[in-house]
Amino acid sequence: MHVAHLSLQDFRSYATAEVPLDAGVTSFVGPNGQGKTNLVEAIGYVATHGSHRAATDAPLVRQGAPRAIVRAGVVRDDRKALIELEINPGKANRARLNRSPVPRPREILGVLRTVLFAPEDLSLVKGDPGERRRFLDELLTARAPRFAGVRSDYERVLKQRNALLKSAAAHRRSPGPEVLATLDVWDTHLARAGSELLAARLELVEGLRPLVAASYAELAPHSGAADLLYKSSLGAAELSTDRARLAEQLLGGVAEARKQELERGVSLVGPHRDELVLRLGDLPARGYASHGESWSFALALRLAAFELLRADGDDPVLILDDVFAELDAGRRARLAGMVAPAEQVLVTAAVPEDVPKELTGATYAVSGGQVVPERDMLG
Ligand SMILES: Nc1ncnc2c1ncn2[C@@H]1O[C@H](COP(=O)(O)OP(=O)(O)OP(=O)(O)O)[C@@H](O)[C@H]1O
Repeated sequence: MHVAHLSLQDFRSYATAEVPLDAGVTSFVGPNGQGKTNLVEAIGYVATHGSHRAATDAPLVRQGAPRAIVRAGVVRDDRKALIELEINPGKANRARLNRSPVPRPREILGVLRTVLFAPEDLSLVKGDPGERRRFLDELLTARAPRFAGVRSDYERVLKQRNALLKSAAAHRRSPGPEVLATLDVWDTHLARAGSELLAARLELVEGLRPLVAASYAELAPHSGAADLLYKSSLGAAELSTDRARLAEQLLGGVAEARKQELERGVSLVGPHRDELVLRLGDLPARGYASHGESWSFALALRLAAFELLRADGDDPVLILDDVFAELDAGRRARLAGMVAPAEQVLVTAAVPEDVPKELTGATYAVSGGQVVPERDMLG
């Protein structure tokens, strides 16, 4: 698939922008702070309903404007779709598909699929476990949009259960039978929603492992082998992807942890406490990998995500935001060679020399709020 048109209204620094796009490579080149990332962030937002660099929607709306609107024309197998998202910070966002309103924006997740790699992705390797859980869960949602619902169900259960545990912990006395009965109910909900998430993550990690190893070996041929290990809060228990069995194991796990949970006032067992361990050779990448190795690992994770989505039947749009300046010449050329065949690749760079020559295509100059095709600048 590819994006054939991007239109912005009050998004980030843009009052308005109209950017026609084609399949193949498009580079956005311009000095720092001119709005290159803002453009690709908008495309990522249409695909995921989130930003890769802001935890909330407020910064996405141009300062002083009440809302932002992002429109993307998407072409998939010669069929066109128009996605429109109205971003209303603090209120519900609204979405339209082919000019018809949809009841909930999440119903159009999956119409556009992107894989975005940006400097922030270094935190996939160096950051907290939450970053890696989010990577897995976002990929699950990109592959099967119904996971947006599974994730929000789990979050809701967790929030309610934590509220109950917190208030029980605050009372400092043994909780009465009513509290314990309510907790039993939340345990069941946690096991049900958690087992679905856990089973999907385990399956996903198995799918990712060979792809990450292959991408990493290609990017960094002189480094150790990259591997992934899913570490569950259930400890050393053998885990399969059988949901019913996982639900039983989660129920057993929370039963065992109940005393501690009541003391600490927080849920200690479940997929929200799991970790995706990244390994390089015999060592964990976090805390051991060099800066360059960490970059290559983060890239390998994104490239593996791209391959997995592609294997589902369609190339996602590949976005490389400010990536090449960080890589040495060898890694640059290898990465460029790996991504060049994708249906659409969008690249941002501060100077034209940062776009590898293997990635020839259209170029836009981005400066002072203007996005101008290069041929117009020359002419
Ligand atoms: N909500 C907003 N309202 C107005 N301006 C904004 C908003 N959010 C960001 N900006 C402005 O957008 C600019 C940053 O744009 P962007 O991150 O796209 O730059 P860039 O061209 O990718 O730069 P770099 O090469 O440094 O990565 C900054 O000048 C910032 O002040």
